[in-house]
Amino acid sequence: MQILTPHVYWAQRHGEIYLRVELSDAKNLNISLQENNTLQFRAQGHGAKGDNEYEFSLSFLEPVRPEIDHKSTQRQVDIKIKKQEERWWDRLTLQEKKPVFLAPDFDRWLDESDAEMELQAKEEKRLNKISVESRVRKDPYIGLKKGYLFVYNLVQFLGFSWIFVNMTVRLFILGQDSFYDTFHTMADMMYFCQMMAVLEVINPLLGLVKTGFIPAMIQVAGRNVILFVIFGTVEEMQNKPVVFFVFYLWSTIELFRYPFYMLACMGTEWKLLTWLRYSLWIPLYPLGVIAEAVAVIQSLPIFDETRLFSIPLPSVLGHSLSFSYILQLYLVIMFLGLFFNFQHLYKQRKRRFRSRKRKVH
Ligand SMILES: CCCCCCCCCCCCC[C@@H](O)CC(=O)SCCNC(=O)CCNC(=O)[C@H](O)C(C)(C)COP(=O)(O)OP(=O)(O)OC[C@H]1O[C@@H](n2cnc3c(N)ncnc32)[C@H](O)[C@@H]1OP(=O)(O)O
Repeated sequence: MQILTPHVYWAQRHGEIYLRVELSDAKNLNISLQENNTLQFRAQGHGAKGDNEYEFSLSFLEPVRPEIDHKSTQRQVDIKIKKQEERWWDRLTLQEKKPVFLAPDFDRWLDESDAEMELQAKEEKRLNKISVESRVRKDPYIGLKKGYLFVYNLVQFLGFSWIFVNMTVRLFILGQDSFYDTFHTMADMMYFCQMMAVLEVINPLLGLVKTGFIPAMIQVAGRNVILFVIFGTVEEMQNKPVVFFVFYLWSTIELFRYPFYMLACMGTEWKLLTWLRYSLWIPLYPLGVIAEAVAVIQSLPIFDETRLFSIPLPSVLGHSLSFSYILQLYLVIMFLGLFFNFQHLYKQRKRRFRSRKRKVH
């Protein structure tokens, strides 16, 4: 039998060499890599010169790994060889002159930049797969948690929007008169929203949000003292205009904060809304604390007079300690709370705008 050379087609990627040997129904395949980095191929099959024994050898330009992957089909023999180092080769063989039986495999051919893009796409796909897998593995209840937070934020948004819109409409219709019955018209909804807001302290404890527990505690407890203790229990306070300012300042920020969280639950954001969420507190927070402080100061003589919540004392120390003393201490705590939360919100703002800038570049 005459020994002939088959047609061999080749292509490369950064990490592999692909050879396609034009030999159908190949039998007795003998493919090996010699120590001198040369591939030896020998097989019987049907090639360009009919049924015959075909063979060829190729000395590669750079070292390849000894494992050779091959698959013989009815039409051809496919060979895949891994390069020792992942690098683009200028040509396949050590000898500069291309062997006559060798030609590019245009079905697989890519130039270096296309191959790089293919590599990048593969890498991205792999990383995406890992990130999806790790997310799923990390928290199987993520959908449930996000759903709960979304509904919570939606309910709060609707509640505070109701308060804000009602107060605004009443202000336009009744003018300053609307200041005096804010509590009677808005209190039920404000009670509902502020009771719900207790979840804002529980959520970070359960690890549902990245909020710090202390800032949330200060925020919720601070508002609840004003709402339930100062306004809720002292009837004389309920007709005072200060209620209007406190409720209006509270609800203004929430019109932006809750929709911002709702979008965060959906993994998206609106730049203007983000900016408003992280900027409006700068004037609103101090104004809110001042309004709350005015409410506390206005309630002091009432607590002195009514002795409501006064603390009984042993007779040597007097009759009882007016709750107004506790409230005076609370005024100090309030400004400490303002200072703490102002710093916290300032950090949140810096972090948010810093990370957004980084994402843009
Ligand atoms: C009986 C003893 C009582 C002692 C109490 C002491 C009293 C002290 C008094 C304090 C004075 C209070 C005054 C106040 O009542 C006055 C006013 O409110 S005036 C109106 C203006 N107010 C504001 O602007 C404050 C609004 N409130 C807040 O911003 C928050 O409550 C606060 C806790 C202060 C800060 O929020 P947070 O720490 O959560 O920051 P972020 O918004 O940046 O959120 C951090 C990340 O968590 C995600 N997150 C948070 N919550 C949710 C949620 N519900 N749903 C979904 N996701 C949520 C958020 O997206 C952030 O994630 P990422 O970092 O990935 O973006």
